[in-house]
Amino acid sequence: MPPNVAKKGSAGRTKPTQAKTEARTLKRKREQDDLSKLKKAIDELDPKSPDLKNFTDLPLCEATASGLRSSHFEVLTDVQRSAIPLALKGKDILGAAKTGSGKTLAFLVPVLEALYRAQWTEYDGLGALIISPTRELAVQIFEVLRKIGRKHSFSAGLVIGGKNLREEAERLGRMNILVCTPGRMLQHLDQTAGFDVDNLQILVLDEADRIMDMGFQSAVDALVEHLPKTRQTLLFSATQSKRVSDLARLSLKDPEYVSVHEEATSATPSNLQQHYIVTPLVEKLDTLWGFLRTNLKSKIIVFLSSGKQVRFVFESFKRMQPGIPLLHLHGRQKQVARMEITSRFTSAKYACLFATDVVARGVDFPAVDWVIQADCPEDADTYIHRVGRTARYESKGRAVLFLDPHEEEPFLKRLEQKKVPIQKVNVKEGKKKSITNELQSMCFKSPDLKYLGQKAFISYTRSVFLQKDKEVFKFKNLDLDAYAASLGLPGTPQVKFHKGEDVKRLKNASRAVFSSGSEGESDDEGRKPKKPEVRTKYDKMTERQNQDVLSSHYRKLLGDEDDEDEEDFMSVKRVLGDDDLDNAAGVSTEPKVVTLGKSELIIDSKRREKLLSSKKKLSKYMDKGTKLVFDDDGNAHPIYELQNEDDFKKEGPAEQIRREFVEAEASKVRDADVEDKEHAKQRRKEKRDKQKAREREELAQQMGAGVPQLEAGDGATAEDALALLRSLPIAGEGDRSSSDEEAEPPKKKAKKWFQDDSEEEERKSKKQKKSGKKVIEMDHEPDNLEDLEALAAGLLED
Ligand SMILES: Nc1ncnc2c1ncn2[C@@H]1O[C@H](COP(=O)(O)OP(=O)(O)OP(=O)(O)O)[C@@H](O)[C@H]1O
Repeated sequence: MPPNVAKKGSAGRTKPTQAKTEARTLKRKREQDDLSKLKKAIDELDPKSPDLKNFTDLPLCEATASGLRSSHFEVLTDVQRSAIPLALKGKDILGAAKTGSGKTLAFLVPVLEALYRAQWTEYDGLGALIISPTRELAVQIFEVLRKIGRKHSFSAGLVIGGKNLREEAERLGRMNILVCTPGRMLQHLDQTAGFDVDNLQILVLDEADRIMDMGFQSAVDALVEHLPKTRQTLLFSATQSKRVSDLARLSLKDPEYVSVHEEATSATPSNLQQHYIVTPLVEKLDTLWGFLRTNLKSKIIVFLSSGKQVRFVFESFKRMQPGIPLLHLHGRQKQVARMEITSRFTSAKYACLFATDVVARGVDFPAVDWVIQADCPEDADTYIHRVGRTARYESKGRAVLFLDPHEEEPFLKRLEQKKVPIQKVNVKEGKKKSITNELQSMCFKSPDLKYLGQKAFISYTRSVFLQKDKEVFKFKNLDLDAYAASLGLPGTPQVKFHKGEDVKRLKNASRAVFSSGSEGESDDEGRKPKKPEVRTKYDKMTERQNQDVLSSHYRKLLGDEDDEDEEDFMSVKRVLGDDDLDNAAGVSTEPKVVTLGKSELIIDSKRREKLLSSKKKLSKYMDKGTKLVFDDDGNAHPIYELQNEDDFKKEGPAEQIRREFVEAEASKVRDADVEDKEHAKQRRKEKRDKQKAREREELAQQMGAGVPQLEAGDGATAEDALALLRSLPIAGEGDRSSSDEEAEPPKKKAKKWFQDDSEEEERKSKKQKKSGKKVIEMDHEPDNLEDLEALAAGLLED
C-alpha cells in the first residue's frame, strides 16, 4: 500500500483529518510568521534608502512579488521607488510623475499589500477603491491589477457603466477591490441596497487632478461622503496640484508629496520630440491630410476638440482613402465599440486614431509613433497628457501641435510656464495640398457628410467660445465663412446664441461641464443632464436633427453612437422657433398634458390647443380599440379566436379538412364567376338597347316627319345613321351649330370645324368661359355611376 493512502474505517478517517489539521495549523503559523516579518520589515524600511532599486528590494508578500516577476517587472521606476515604500508604511500620498513613468504600479502594489497585511477575505467586503476619470483608463488599470494580483485570492471588479446596473449591483457585494469611474460608482452607492463600504482600507484616485476638477466635483464629493474617514488615500497624476482645498475635500492626513520630476528641466518625457506647426484654421485639414499621407507606416493618434470633429474628419478622410487604417474614438460611442476600437488600435502596427480627450490621460497604447494635436488643447496640462500617449516608459515618440496664428504666442507662453520644450517646424511647400475641393464634392454628394460637417463646424466654434483661456481662444478672430468652406460646406451654418441667463451661465462655466466632446464626455453616467420628462416644443425643436439630410442610414453607419445633441447654446438657426421669442418675452411655455386613453397628448402650442376642439382630429391620438363580437350569452370575444385543439382534432384529419375547405371555396368562386358574367352580359345588352333607342329618337327628330323611322333591330341602317351622327360636331352649340349644319353636308362641316377653324374654336372657348359651361364629348348618355362620375369630373376640369 502506498504510504500516503489511509486505511478505511474510523481510524482511517481520523488519521488524514488530523494530518490535514496539523498541516493547516502549521501553514497558518508560517503565514503569521511571514506576516509578522513583513510588518516588521515595513516598520524598519527607510523609504529614502538608495538601495531600493528593484521590486525584490521591497518588503512585499510572496503573492505580489510573484505576480510582478511573472509580468516581467523587475527594476523600479523613479516614482515607484519613491512612492511604494511610503505607501507601504500607510502614508497618504500625493504623487506626481511624468506620463508613462509607471504610476499605475506605484499605487496597485500598495493596494494589494494593504489588503494582504489586513488578511482580507471575501467576507470583509470592499477593501480598496480605485477611481479613474475614464472608462478606458479604468479598464487598463483593472487589466494590470489582474496581471500582478493573479496569485492573490482577492476578488476584483470593474464598475464603469455601459452595462446593466442590476447585474453589476449583484456582484458588487462580493468584491474586495473595485476599479471604477466616479459617476457609476456613486450611482451604486446611492442605489444598491446592501452595498457596504464601511470597511474600506484604501482609496486611490488616478489622474487625481482631473477627478478633483469641476467636471467630477459633485460626484466625487458625494462619493467621498459614503466612505469611512479612517482610510489611506493615494492620489496620482502627471500634473498633480497641491491644492489645499482638494486635500481637505478628501480628508488627507499629513500627505507625503512625491514629485520625482519636480527638479527636471522638462515636464514631459526626455525621449519625446515635440514640435508645432502654425497652420491657419482654414488650412488645418489640408495640413492634417498631408501629414497622414507622408506617414503611412506609423501609429498615430490625432486629438480633436469634440466628438463631432472626430466623426467628420474620420468619415471624410475615410472616403478619401489615405492608405493607412483609420479608427475613431469618442465618449458618445457605446461601450462595446469603445473597447473594440481601443483593442484594435492597441494591436495595430500602423493606424491612425482620431480621438477626443477621452484617451488623453493614462491610456497606455503600445508603440505610438506620433501624437498630433490638430485642435489646440484647452490648457498646458491637457497638452502634457495628450503628448504622453507616446514616448512611454523607455520608448521614443514624437508630437506635433497645430496652432492657428492667433493661438501661437499665448499658447507657447503657457507651455513655457509648464516647462514644455517645443520647437517650431514648417510644412514643406511640396507637401502642401488643398483638399477643399474633394471635401466640397463629397459634402455635395453626401448629405450625411454635409450634416456631420455642419455639426463639426458648430461644435468647434462653440468650443472656442466656451474656452476659459480667452487669450488663446478668441472667438472674434474666427473667420466663420472661410472655416465652413474649408470643411467643404456649401454655406456657413448660422449660429445663434441663446438668450438671457443661459449665455451668461455658459460663458462663466467650465468647458468641462458643458462639453461633451472633450474629456467631459468620458464618464457620462453620473453627470449626464437628465432629460425633462415632459418635452416642450422647444425641447423637441432643439433635439431635432437635420431631418432633411441625416438619414437613419448614417445613424446605422455610426453604429452605436448615441447621437444625442448636447446642450447647444449655438445651433443651426432653423432649429429655433417661435417659442424662443415667447421665452425671451417671458411668456410661459409650460405645457399642458391631456390624457387620451392610455396615451398622453402634450399641449404645447396653439396648433395643438386647436386639436382639443375637434373630436375627429383628436381621434387620431386616441387608442384604437379592439373589435369584439358577442356570443348568444352576451359574452365578448375577439373576432379571431384559436379553436381548442381537442375540438379541432374531433373534426377529422387536418389535411382532409383543408382540402374540403379549399374545394368548397373554389366552387363558391366558380358559381360567383358564372353569375357575374351573366350579369355583365345583361348590362351590356341593356346598354346597347338603350343607346339604339336614343339614336332612333334623335334621328327621328333631325329628319323630321318625312324621314322614315329606322326600325329598331335593323342593324345596318342604324349603323349608317350612327356614322353620320358621329361625324357631326357634337358640341352643344345649340341652335347656331344646327343652323350651320344645314348649309353644308354634315361630314365636310365636321371636318372643317375640327381641323381648320381655330377662330371658331377660340370663340367657342370664350363663350364657354363666359357661360361657365364646358363641352364634353359623349357618345352616349351616362347610364351608370362610372359614366356619371366621368362626366362630373370632366365638368370640373379646367
Ligand atoms: N518597473 C517597470 N518596469 C518596466 N516597465 C514598467 C514598469 N513600470 C511601468 N512600466 C510600463 O510603463 C508603461 C507606463 O506605465 P503607466 O501606464 O503606469 O504610466 P503612468 O505614469 O501611469 O502614465 P500616465 O501619466 O500617462 O498615466 C506601461 O506600459 C507599464 O507596463
